[in-house]
Amino acid sequence: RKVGVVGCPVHHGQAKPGTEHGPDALREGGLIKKLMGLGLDVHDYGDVGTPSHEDDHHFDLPVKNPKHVATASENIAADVYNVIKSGRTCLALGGDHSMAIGSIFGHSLAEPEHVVVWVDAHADINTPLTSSSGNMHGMPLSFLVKELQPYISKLPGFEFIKPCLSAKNIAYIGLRDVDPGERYIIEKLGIQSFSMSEVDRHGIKDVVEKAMHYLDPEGVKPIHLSFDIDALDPSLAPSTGTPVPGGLSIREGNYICEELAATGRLTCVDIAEVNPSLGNERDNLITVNSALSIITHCFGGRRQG
Ligand SMILES: N[C@](CCCC[B-](O)(O)O)(CCN1CCC(O)CC1)C(=O)O
Ligand SMILES: [Mn+2]
Ligand SMILES: [Mn+2]
Ligand SMILES: [Mn+2]
Repeated sequence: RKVGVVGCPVHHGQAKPGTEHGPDALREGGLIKKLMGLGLDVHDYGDVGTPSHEDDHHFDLPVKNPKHVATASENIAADVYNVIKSGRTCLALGGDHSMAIGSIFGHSLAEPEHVVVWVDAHADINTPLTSSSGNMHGMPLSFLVKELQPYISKLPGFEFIKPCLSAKNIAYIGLRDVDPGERYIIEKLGIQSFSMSEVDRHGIKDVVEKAMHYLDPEGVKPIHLSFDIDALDPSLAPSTGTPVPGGLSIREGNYICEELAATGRLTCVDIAEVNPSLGNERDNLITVNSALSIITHCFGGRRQG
């Protein structure tokens, strides 16, 4: 199995500096060695170029740093596309979750039929106009879902994106902090959503089974896993910008990854929102170790050995 690692050191999708250090924190935590220890052929493509922090215009919208996010997204899409086209599974290291604009778009250029499993405390599907924060890490899916395009303000710089997902290609796991506008979109579009309530009610096994049966009943489609570290309980991922109590256990997180890995069709994995600048040294260590556990279970690591 071949893996291509792409660092996406972006932080302008949100307000707390530090997610740009996420990729290096994971590398310094031993990421590459751990992946090689699984017998994988790993190539680290380094970090995508992100534009200097030029003053960004707001185009009279409450969206923050749109040009910066657009340029970074285009660079991420190009690298992710190249990695997947070269026959490697892509591991995209964030960086805030606006990285998924580029990683999902790049993946869709290589594998138009892919589905998305979005593991997150948040739905990340605000449009520029439904967002109360203007932070683009809360909007990535809105730029990618075909059904939402009539409601998306065309932001300069985003012309490269062709909406590449239908609502039926997305399933959420772990939601527990969804904005009113997002809830309306999820219900209106009928997006399959397994919040922490469903995880508690049915258990993680049923949730993963239901999600995969819904997304890909024939078991043939490439899978994009976009894993926001804040899906895990804050006790497991304290160094992240928008922690929400009552998250997934590391067992539940590992289980999701083991099941997706077992399909053999996991083609792109994002790990987003690791912010080493938040919390103390111990918080950083706990967060990086949780992220490394999630990653290794996506790439063949198994708790039964
Ligand atoms: N939905 C939020 C959070 C996005 C989190 C992005 B991530 O990648 O981490 O999943 C939250 C907005 N909301 C603002 C009002 C507050 O009282 C509660 C949070 C937003 O800013 O859009
Ligand atoms: Mn900056
Ligand atoms: Mn989140
Ligand atoms: Mn997110």
